[in-house]
Amino acid sequence: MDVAVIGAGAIGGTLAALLDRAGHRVEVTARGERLAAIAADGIRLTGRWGEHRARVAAGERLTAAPELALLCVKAQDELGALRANEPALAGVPLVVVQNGLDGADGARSAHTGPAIGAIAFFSADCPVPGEARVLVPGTLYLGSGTAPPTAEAAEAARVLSTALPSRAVANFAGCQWTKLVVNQINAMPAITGLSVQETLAEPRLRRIILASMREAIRTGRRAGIAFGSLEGMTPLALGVLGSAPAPVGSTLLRLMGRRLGREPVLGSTLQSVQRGLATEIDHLNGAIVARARALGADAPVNAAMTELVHEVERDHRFRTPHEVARRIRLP
Ligand SMILES: NC(=O)C1=CN([C@@H]2O[C@H](COP(=O)(O)OP(=O)(O)OC[C@H]3O[C@@H](n4cnc5c(N)ncnc54)[C@H](OP(=O)(O)O)[C@@H]3O)[C@@H](O)[C@H]2O)C=CC1
Ligand SMILES: CC(C)(CO)C(=O)C(=O)O
Repeated sequence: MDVAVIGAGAIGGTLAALLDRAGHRVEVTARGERLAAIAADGIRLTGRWGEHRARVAAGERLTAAPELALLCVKAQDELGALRANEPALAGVPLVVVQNGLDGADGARSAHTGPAIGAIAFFSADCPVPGEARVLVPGTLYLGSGTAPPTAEAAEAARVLSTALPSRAVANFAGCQWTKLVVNQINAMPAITGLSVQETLAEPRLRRIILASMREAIRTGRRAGIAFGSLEGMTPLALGVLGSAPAPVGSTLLRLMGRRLGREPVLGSTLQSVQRGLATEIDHLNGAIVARARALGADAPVNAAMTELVHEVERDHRFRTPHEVARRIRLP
């Protein structure tokens, strides 16, 4: 099948290389030094899903209309990337692979075909331009809203499952909330410069991450969300994280850190900070703050974490665990 991947970074580069390996015809878009590297030598897939050199067509914009398109840019780049590729994308099923709650809904304002949401429950980075390295393998979940998957979502999942574990799911909106709870592990590496594993192993930071997850779970419940299941993150596990005595929740987080393996996982937010770019934090912890406020509640831990990430974006100075614990005081 002709598949386009818009934004061949960590996730887009991984998906493009896996689709190429599975025999699809892949065209990607990228920018700057990443585009130059891919145009010269293709995408080099490394890590937990094996090695592959994908010699794919690459440019700043798509040159032809694909049968299926994947949008893999950060949330703040979504509309710009869609508008730049509008002619090629007209009427094409579009899979929006994005953290946060608004990916596919946001795309609908700028896309004329079906927009399908997707949650990447795996971890990747780009250690050098042109390389996509898989650190933690997992599944791509597709869907939209709370209803059973549409025919377009089921078909996109079928195509993608030729390349990696992919599933169309009911209650996609509930699964996005579950991923948003998991993504509470993103902010602390962006604030401290430490890996996800290191932040989850540090008792003071782990307490704060647990508190931010609890706020996220509370906010989701208040909004009437039925949380979905993403691998081990079931509603039962979220119940424990959200309501069990703090030492139990804390143990769960320590185990989560260990399950990520030995290779340092930085998370996509720290990856942006390291490149001197704006992060998606307003769509992660910031989304919890906004949703809580809309419900007449507050989410002070998420608000403080959002603010700290913005401070690091501005002054490029990572905070020590001691500084973080001083800034985010827990009851
Ligand atoms: N990395 C991970 O492990 C995970 C990421 N995610 C989510 O997946 C999404 C993608 O993240 P990730 O792959 O890490 O991000 P990256 O920043 O690594 O990749 C996105 C790429 O898109 C490029 N881009 C942005 N706008 C355009 C445009 N108009 N035309 C062409 N290229 C463009 C960026 O260019 P430039 O290089 O100039 O920035 C960047 O290289 C995010 O929502 C993230 O939260 C979800 C799960 C895990
Ligand atoms: C869960 C995690 C941390 C996996 O890398 C992620 O979604 C991200 O990096 O944005």
